[in-house]
Amino acid sequence: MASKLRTCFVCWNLSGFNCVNLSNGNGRIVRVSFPASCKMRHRTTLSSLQHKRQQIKPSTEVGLRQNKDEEEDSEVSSNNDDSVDNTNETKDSVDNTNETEEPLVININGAELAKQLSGKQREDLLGMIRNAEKNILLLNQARVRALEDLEKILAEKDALQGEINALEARLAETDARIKAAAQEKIRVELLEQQLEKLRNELAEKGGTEARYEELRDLQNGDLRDANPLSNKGIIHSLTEELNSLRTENASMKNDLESFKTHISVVKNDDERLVALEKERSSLESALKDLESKLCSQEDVSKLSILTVECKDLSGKVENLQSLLDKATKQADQAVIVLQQNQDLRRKVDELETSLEEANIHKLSSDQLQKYSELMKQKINVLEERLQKSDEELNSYIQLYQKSVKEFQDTLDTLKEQSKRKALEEPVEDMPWEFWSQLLLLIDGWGIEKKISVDDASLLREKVWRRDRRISETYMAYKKQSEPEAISAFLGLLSSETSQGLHVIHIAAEMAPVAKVGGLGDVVSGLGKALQKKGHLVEIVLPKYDCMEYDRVCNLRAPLYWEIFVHKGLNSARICFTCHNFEYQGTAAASELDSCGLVSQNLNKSDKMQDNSARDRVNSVKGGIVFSNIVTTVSPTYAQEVRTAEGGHGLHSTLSSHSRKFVGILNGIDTDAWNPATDAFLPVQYNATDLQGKVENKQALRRKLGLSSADIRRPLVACITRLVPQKGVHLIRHAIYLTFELGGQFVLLGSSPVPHIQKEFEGIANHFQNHDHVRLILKYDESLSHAIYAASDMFIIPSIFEPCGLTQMISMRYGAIPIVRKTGGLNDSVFDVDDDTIPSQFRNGFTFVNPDEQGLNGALVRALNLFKNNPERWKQLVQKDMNIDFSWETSSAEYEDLYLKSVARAKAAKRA
Ligand SMILES: Nc1ncnc2c1ncn2[C@@H]1O[C@H](COP(=O)(O)OP(=O)(O)O)[C@@H](O)[C@H]1O
Repeated sequence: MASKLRTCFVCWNLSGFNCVNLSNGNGRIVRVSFPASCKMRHRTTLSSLQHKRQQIKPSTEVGLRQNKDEEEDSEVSSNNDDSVDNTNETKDSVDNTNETEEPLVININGAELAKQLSGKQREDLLGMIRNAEKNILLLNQARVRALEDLEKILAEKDALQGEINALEARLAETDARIKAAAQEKIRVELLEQQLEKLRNELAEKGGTEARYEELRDLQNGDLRDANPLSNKGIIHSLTEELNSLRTENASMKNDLESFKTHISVVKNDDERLVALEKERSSLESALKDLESKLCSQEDVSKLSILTVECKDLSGKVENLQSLLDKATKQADQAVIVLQQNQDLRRKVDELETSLEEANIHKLSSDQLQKYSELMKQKINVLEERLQKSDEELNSYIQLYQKSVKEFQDTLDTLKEQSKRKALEEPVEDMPWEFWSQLLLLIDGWGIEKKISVDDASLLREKVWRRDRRISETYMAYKKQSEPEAISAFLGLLSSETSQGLHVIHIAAEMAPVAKVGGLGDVVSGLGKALQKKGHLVEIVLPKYDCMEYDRVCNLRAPLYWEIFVHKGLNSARICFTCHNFEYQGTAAASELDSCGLVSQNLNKSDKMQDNSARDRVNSVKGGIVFSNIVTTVSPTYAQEVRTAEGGHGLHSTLSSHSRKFVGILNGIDTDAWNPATDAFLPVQYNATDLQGKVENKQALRRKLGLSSADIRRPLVACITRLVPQKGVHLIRHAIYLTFELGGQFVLLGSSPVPHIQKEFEGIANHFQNHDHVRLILKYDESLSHAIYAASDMFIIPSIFEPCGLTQMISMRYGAIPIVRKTGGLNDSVFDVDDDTIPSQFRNGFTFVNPDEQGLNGALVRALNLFKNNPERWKQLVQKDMNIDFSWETSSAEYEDLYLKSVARAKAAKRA
């Protein structure tokens, strides 16, 4: 509108008119036009033109005043300035004309003029004046029309302004409604979650009809207070869901029937299977026979070496045997001397008795006295001999014990030596084909990333050393599956490290066999890191139906009381690591009884009783109360869960156990997440060579059907579980905002919450063939790698986030994180514009408030930096890719905690 007015004001030219600039009486110049046919070659005084303008002044002034008002807030003044220059030019050209033509002076008084001019000149002049007057008339008419147009336009403008005001008022109203609706939505989401929980519980109980009743109650009860509009929607969707449940129920009955038929077929199959099993075992025993024959041929050469060694050992054993015989003889002699001594002792005793008898009978004769003295002397001699033989006997016994000990020591040393020799001595008798096959096998595992580069080179070293144990492991490998063999080979490496702890993780997830989110990554990442430090790590998982069993070896899913207690675990220290306090596993207290526990003892406020429902027990609370150490996955989250807002009802329990509670930031498995070796990527790359990242971006665009026209168009990504915790409303907002700001957006995620899944399916359909937005609503590990590698920015607007791994993975792949400052995000992402943080730590974009304004600020800043300062952006990417997010530091912290706890337990035992 404003530009239309400006055009009207500046260009009053009607077609076929030439332009002249005139003062509008306010010191400004306006440009008016004349018909091209009218040639004003003679000087015309300004006063005569002013005189003419007097005639049209009223209407002109109105027009100019109106124009002036508009001029003040428009760019038109600059055009007028141009006109000033043009005026001078025009004036000059009039002057120039004057130089070549005869000068004419035109007075206002026509009669005087007539007197001074000849007839012809007068006629010409009059003709010119008439023409000029006609032109002026035309000009005035044009002015009047233009002024009329202007008035119309102004009226239109007023009307439009009115409309704008009304629209703005409506906009404000809509904003307010949207805000109210957003609050309502959060509330409804909470109700939906409750509903979902209830549904699950009902499904467990199996009472479908009762479930319908509950759902109806929930519709009529819990939702009664909510917004009536939202309630209508929810009730409608619940009714639809009930109907679909009924249909599902009917089809389940049909399924049951067909399942029964299937079971009878399976029974027949079972019988056949037993017969086949028998046949297989007889074949296996035949195979073993054959194998043993084969092996014996291979072992002939080994046998000869062993025979020589055996002879050598036999010689040594014979020597020892003779030593032993000697010692035994000496011992026998000692025993004989001992017996003699005992006889002598008996005799001495007899003599003493007889002496006493003699004393009693008071034999006073000299003979008797002499005899008695003689006897005494004899006794003394005998006693001396007895003492001597005792000493001799002791020396024999000592000698014997010494020989036995020497024998035992020599035997032990020999055993140790022969064991070490057997292990250390290279296996020389194996053909070179054997070793090259072994090398090929290790190389293959390395190339397929089944073992790490470091492990592969350590194993190769052993092959070059002709290590006996690796050859034995290889022989045994032929009878095992590949995963079993790999773990046996890796066992060779870990057994070389110092004696460590026996760490058992009891967890609900473990990547890659059972992963839903970050917990799976953490359990395997931390486990591997602890294994590398020399600890024996076992992981106990629920035996899920969906588990990838082909990737599990030595499967045993064991009961604590049946297995671990018998292995001496009754003295174990327990560390409970909670990955998310939102999921607490509450259950009816009575369910403890079915696990062999006494619910009466445990359902107490200082034990497992849920803090908000007295008849329920809370497994996470139990974990806190009964563990020696409690950890969670970031220092900030450890603080947050101690508050009423963040603790999900457990803040009081955590506060009273705060002395054993600590937050340790998670790491990521840097072997699995490495853009330089990632087999899922079309092109590998690293921080010093980012061309591969560009190629990954183009490849992803092609794969998802996004426009590749502008290579520099920023790509924003999000990979997440779509649950309220992740800020789904902000993710939705980010999709639209990115697109509006000229970026592309890719979302990979899925939701266990039906209404969220439905909502995002709607958005995905809306953008189905869009050039710049794509939503992929499923779990896809390989696609997730491709997205991390392709994206420029990665968005994580979580409401709360215990740790979060995607920000670390995205940084490792050169995608700059845009995150809300909460939990682990607050401990790992630092804003590039935050002066309070040392610049070397600044690595992303953060915002505080979990609302659209907060997100807008961070996203706009990121897009601006990407667009306006490519060099700084590149430096940021390289810096983020080089940050160490490995488990190295965190696993050392866990190790330290474990060791200290075990040491405390030992000290307590000693005391
Ligand atoms: N749809 C998906 N497809 C593939 N991987 C996914 C998907 N959703 C999430 N992930 C992966 O799950 C992990 C998420 O970890 P984290 O950020 O700690 O969140 P949480 O544990 O709360 O789900 C990351 O490894 C991420 O790549």
